[in-house]
Amino acid sequence: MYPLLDTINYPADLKRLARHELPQLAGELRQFLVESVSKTGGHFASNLGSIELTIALHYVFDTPHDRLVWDVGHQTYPHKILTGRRHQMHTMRQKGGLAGFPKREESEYDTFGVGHSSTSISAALGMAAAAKAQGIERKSVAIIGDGAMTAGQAFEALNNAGAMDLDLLVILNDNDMSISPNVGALNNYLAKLMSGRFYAAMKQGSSKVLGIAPPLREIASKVEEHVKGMFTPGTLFEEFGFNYIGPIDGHDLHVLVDTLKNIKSLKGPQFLHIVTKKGQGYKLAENDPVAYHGVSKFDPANGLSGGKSGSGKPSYTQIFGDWICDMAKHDTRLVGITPAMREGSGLVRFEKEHPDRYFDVAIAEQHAVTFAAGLACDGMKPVVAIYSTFLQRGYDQLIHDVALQNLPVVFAIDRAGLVGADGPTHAGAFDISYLRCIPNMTVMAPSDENECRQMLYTAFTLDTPTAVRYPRGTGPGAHIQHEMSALPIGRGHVRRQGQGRVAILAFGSMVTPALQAAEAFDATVADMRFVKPLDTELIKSLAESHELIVTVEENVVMGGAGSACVEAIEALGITAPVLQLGLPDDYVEHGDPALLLADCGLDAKGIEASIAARLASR
Ligand SMILES: Cc1ncc(C[n+]2csc(CCOP(=O)(O)OP(=O)(O)O)c2C)c(N)n1
Ligand SMILES: CC(=O)[C@@H](O)[C@H](O)COP(=O)(O)O
Ligand SMILES: [Mg+2]
Repeated sequence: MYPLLDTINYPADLKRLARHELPQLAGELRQFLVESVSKTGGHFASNLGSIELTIALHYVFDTPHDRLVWDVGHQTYPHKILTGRRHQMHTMRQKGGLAGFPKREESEYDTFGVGHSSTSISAALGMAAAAKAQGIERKSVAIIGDGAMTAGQAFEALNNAGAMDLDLLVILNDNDMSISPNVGALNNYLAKLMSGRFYAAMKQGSSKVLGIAPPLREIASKVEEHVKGMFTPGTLFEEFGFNYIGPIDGHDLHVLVDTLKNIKSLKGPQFLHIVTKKGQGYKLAENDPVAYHGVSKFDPANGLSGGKSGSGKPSYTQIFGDWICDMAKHDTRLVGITPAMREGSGLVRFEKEHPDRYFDVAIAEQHAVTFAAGLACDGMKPVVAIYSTFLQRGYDQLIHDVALQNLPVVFAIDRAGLVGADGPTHAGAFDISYLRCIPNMTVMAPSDENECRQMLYTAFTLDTPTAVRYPRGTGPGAHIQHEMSALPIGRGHVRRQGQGRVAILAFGSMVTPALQAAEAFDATVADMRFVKPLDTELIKSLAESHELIVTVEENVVMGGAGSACVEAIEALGITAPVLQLGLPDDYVEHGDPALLLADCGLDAKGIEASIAARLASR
């Protein structure tokens, strides 16, 4: 079925192939990838685009001795397949199976753990510096996409690397796409580099030129002289101190292998610009790389079904997307900001309806937050739609630029809590802890879809920084009131008045399982709604009328909402035993979110069991 691929388990096997066999291997790998991802789901279009590059890198470099550092890591399925993990690809992103991103524990070929973007140049530079310090001869290669290249950290690393004489190769894999079409001035610049005669000349001449023996630098400078005359001054990357090579066709294995071989013999910081197509070789993905960026299972012959999956309930993302469109009609000061997550954050319709009030700032979370602060300073009402895990990038900006100045910025925080298949790099496990300690912040967690809509509205009415954090996927399926009304600030409410010994203070997504668990004890359940300010009156009355207070949240227990309740009880000067339930002081691996929550004791059964155990021990 896969005559060549079947013979390859590791790069050593790959190196035994003749050069002319590599394109056939790429074809087989592509077919294997389509079959494999169609059965498991996962990141898709970027992997199709990185096949030739992956083969060429493992063919030319001495991996794992030489270090390949992949940016984001969503394009590393071909790398996993060629480094001993082909037979585990059917376990991709499932509990106990392969991770969707490189992971040091998984393989010695995964040199650096990733998931968040734009770290590769920094990490590869660190490895190059370590090699030098230890007198080791090795190459460090960072492979970064044009989307990931837009983040500040990538430029911080270029700035540092370009002034250090280390053996670092940065490969820019430019497919003119982020998840959605890439944006910004850098993207325009790259498009210029790729366009017209420059790229055409390079493309035509490259295989001939690069096959010749002399070092590439010499050739590059000849080509460059020619090119400079007709098109551009030295590239931006040369100004950063790199030897810039390219652009070359990233799907032409002949050119790739020759170029990499040449570069391997060069010293100092090298920058190779390759051009690829997101979705290469699978027409449907080539035509719609946004839809095929990350996929659920599909039929390879027909592609994605496009139908609604599952329950038919709207996701929290859709609730947000509808709310922001409705709110924008009411208030012309509203502007929406996304750091390159238009689809995931539910802003597709908002962009269509309000293109002039929509800002995709590229992968630039820090900038997104400070940009919002600037807008708020001068009379706008910014809504930053951001995943919990990516807001970690903008933490200083959140404190220093927004909260310290008490600016009215709304943070619509999606993917709060466990996200499932993407695993610990993407889990929104910390936001309650890291937000509630910031003065001036108001922090809300909805227990259902309608509460989410009303909380977003409430946040928007405030003149201070606010956050509404909601999970990935759907909620319990509450009726959604179109009418919006502001909730009383810092007030929770009792959802179930029990007669038992236990009161459960539940936050956000944990209200539903808490209500189910409460049946066993006839417990009282409060939907706390606000993490900050906390409803201390409610806490006081429940603590005084029950023997055990249980807090439950989809956030690490440490420093989270439960800790806030303990602090409040302490400050109230009352004594009440508290059982705090939440995510562990650990990183929760990838897998089905329901299974993971159950493992953490955060499903109804688990909450019930923890309470029963505590009651039994008293
Ligand atoms: C810090 C951070 N912000 C956002 C994301 C979400 N994200 C994952 S891949 C991606 C697009 C990356 O584009 P590019 O690097 O060009 O790779 P491509 O998808 O085109 O292969 C984005 C925005 C992320 N992983 N990390
Ligand atoms: C690699 C990456 O960061 C994104 O593609 C992410 O996996 C998207 O996650 P969602 O599927 O939750 O939008
Ligand atoms: Mg890209």
